[in-house]
Amino acid sequence: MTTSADHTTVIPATPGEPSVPGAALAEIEARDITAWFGQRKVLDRVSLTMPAGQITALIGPSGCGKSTFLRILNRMHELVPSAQLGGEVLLDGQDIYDPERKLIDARRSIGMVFQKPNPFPAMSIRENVLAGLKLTGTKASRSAKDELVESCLRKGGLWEEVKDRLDAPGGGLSGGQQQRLCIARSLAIKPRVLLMDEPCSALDPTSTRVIEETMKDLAREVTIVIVTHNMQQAARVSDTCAFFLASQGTPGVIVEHGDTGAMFQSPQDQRTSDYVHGRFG
Ligand SMILES: Nc1ncnc2c1ncn2[C@@H]1O[C@H](COP(=O)(O)OP(=O)(O)OP(=O)(O)O)[C@@H](O)[C@H]1O
Repeated sequence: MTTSADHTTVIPATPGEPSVPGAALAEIEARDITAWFGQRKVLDRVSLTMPAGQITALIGPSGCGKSTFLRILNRMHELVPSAQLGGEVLLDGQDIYDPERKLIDARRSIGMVFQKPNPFPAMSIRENVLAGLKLTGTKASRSAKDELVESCLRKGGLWEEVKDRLDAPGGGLSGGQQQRLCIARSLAIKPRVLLMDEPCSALDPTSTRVIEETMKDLAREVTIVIVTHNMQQAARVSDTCAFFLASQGTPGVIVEHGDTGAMFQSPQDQRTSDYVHGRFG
C-alpha cells in the first residue's frame, strides 16, 4: 500500500475498494467572499458552508457569479490578471489562501472538472488518469499505478467500458466517456473536494445520468460542489443547494441556501421559488 505524507487517503490495496476506511471527509467553507474583475465587483460578501461528504449545488441565472465562486474555491480566480478577491476559504478550518500554504496544496486537495471534457487527447486512457501524479511530483510503483488506474476508472464509472483498451488515446472516447475520464483523472491525486462546473452540459441525457450516479457514489469519499443550470439535476443529485442572484448589474449574492428538498418544495424567498420553478433565468 502506498501512502502519501500530506493526505489522509492512500492508494487502495485492492483495486476498486474505497480509498481508506475512515478517511476524513472535508468541509469547505467560504467566508465573506467578495470578488472583482478589474473595477467590477461580481460577488459581494458571499458565505457558504459546503458540508463534508455531501453534494452542494450552486444554482442561479447566467452571470450571477457561480463559476467565479467555484473557481475561488480552488484558487483559480487568481489566474485572471485583473481578478481580485476578499474573504476566506477554509478547508477543514485551514485557509487555502494563507500565504504560508502552497498553491499546489490547494489544487491537489480541491480538484476541478470543467464544462467541456478536457482529456489530453493524444495520451492514452491510462496516462490520462495518471497525469496528475506527474504534475504533483507523486511517485508510485508500476503496480500501485495499475491499481490506481483501475480504482479511479471504477470510481469514475468508466472501468468496464475501457478496461480492454487502456492504451488507446483518451481523445477517442465519446464525450460522456471523456468527462468520466476527466473525473477519474481528478480522483487520482486524491482530492478531498471535487468542484464540477456544469459537468453535464455538453452531454446527452444517458451520459448525464451515468455521471450523476457516479457523483452520488463519489460523495461517500469526496465532498462535491457542482454548478448546474439544470434544476432537475440539482434536485436529483444535491443534498444542499445555494441560489445565487445578481440583480440589475449588482454583484452576485446568495439569496437562499439549505437542504435541497426544502429549497425546491418550500423556498423561503419568492425569487428562489420563481427561479426553481422556471419563471425566470
Ligand atoms: N475573466 C473574466 N473577466 C472579466 N469578467 C468576467 C470574467 N469571468 C467572468 N466575468 C464576469 O463576472 C460575472 C460572473 O460570471 P460567472 O461566469 O461567474 O457567472 P455564472 O453565474 O457562472 O454564469 P454562467 O451561468 O453563464 O456560467 C459576469 O458578469 C461575467 O461577465
